[in-house]
Amino acid sequence: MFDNLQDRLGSILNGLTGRGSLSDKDVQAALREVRRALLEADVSLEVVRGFVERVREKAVGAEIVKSIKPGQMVVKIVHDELVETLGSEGVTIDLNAAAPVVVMMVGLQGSGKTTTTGKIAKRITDRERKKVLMASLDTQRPAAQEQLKQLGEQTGIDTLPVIAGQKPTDIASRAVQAAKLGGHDVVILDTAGRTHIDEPLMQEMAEIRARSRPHETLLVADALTGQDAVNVAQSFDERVGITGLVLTRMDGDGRGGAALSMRAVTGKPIKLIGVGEKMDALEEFHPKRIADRILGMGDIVSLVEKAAQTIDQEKAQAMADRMKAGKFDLNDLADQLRQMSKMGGMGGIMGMMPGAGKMTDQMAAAGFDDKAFARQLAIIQSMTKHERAHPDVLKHSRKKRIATGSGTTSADINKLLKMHRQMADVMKAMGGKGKKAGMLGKMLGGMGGGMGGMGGGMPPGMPDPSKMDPKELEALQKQMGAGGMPGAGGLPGGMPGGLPGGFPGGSMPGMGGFGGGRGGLPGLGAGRAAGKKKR
Ligand SMILES: Nc1nc2c(ncn2[C@@H]2O[C@H](COP(=O)(O)OP(=O)(O)OP(=O)(O)O)[C@@H](O)[C@H]2O)c(=O)[nH]1
Repeated sequence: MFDNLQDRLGSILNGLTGRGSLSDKDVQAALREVRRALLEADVSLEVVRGFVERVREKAVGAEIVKSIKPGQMVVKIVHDELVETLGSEGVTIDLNAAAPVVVMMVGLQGSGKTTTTGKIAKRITDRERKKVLMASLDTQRPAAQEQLKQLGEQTGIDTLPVIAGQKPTDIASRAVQAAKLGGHDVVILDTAGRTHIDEPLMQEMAEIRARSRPHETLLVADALTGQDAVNVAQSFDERVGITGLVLTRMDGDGRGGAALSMRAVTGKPIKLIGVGEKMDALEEFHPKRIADRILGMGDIVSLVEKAAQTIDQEKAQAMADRMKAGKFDLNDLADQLRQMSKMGGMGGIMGMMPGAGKMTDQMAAAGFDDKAFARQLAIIQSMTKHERAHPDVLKHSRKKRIATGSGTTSADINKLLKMHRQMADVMKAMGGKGKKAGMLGKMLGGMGGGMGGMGGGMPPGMPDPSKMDPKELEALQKQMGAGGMPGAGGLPGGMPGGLPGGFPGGSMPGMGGFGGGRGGLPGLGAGRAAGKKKR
């Protein structure tokens, strides 16, 4: 599968040897190959366009981490985008409804509908211990109803007795009725296929759907289907309304473009994949596995992931060293803001902290949100190199220019500068204290300066460390060392120190101390009790 893409990318990517960040030219060349290979793999043109565009946006300017070749970086970005386009991990059939839960199978003739009906019925019976009834609504193909009956006998699953001459819609009603009477938990309707999509087929599917009210309507599609996959998926989704996809023949040597296309055009999850003719040849869909298969470059992906982790740690260490030396300019602040966005912004960071959910609203109310990060970054990016390293030169006219450049106001810039000054002051105080101040000092630095600045003032109940006497600061540190922080909602004392990238405590504005393993968010109240716990 996708051997071509692997070969093509391999050769073009080996040619990229630049350093620093990916240039537009590097990315263009690689993407030309990605585009060509995806089209050859029968991914629809429309889907390829969108895909390539998204990769381009992510790739141009992406930082190339040390020890990684630019080409490998592109592979990683393409891989991640493939995973995202292919959809969520482990979504499976939803049977959460009143019994009998109706599952309707739709698809073209020969897509593997009947076989998949048997496979799903067996899976539900074996794994969930449910009683299943299968019914064939295929009155088109003479042997279809007989085929399902045999599958039922083979798997020991009930099938609806065949009544010659009955219409598909009537069979559907009878199946639901029979399932109710027979105490079945699930009834699976195997509908008729056609060689291609036509109006009578869609009409019939819509009527069956209206009559049987399925909880799940699964489109069964052959993974070997080419460009037509998009039309099939779109038509079924528009006319019948599908809830998920099942791709059959994933064991074949097809290039799998259909998976990408169908998922992209319908937005519906791929719930299961067929990997053989036997009744147990049905698997859950793992987008990462498929993306690895598509690219055939799983080793590169993990290499890049590992390297990126190391580089984050190195950066964090360098930052910690600068802080120790009392240096913290606007470049450093921008780095911190970037790191935070990388971690998924405020939501992402809060999501990583147990029990922090409640705080998010309070923080948002204090103007401490993802938009604030973006705004602050924009401000710093609108400054010259000199200004970033020497914020003192920022007087009225420069501020005006920066405000225009970043779409903000002078007041926003002042707020940012105030935040930076507070942070830098504490860093300086910390630097003088050397090792003794250590992690706790850094925590205070991050917290006090960051929160105060971002919220436009210190949060209530929290002394401003930048205005504190060094002795007071030390006393406070001791108190924190004993667990619990006065007037401050402590996060659970046992915050793992292992946030991605190994942030040094207090190195993130407003987020001080998470990395240090004793974080406390000041003035937020939510975790007060937990914060008092002795560690
Ligand atoms: N290799 C492989 N073969 C499969 C898979 N799923 C189905 N098949 C085979 O594909 C053929 C067609 O499958 P059916 O289940 O009869 O197809 P259908 O969609 O029900 O066809 P109609 O009833 O005519 O609409 C059979 O020979 C199946 O064994 C799969 O995941 N892998």
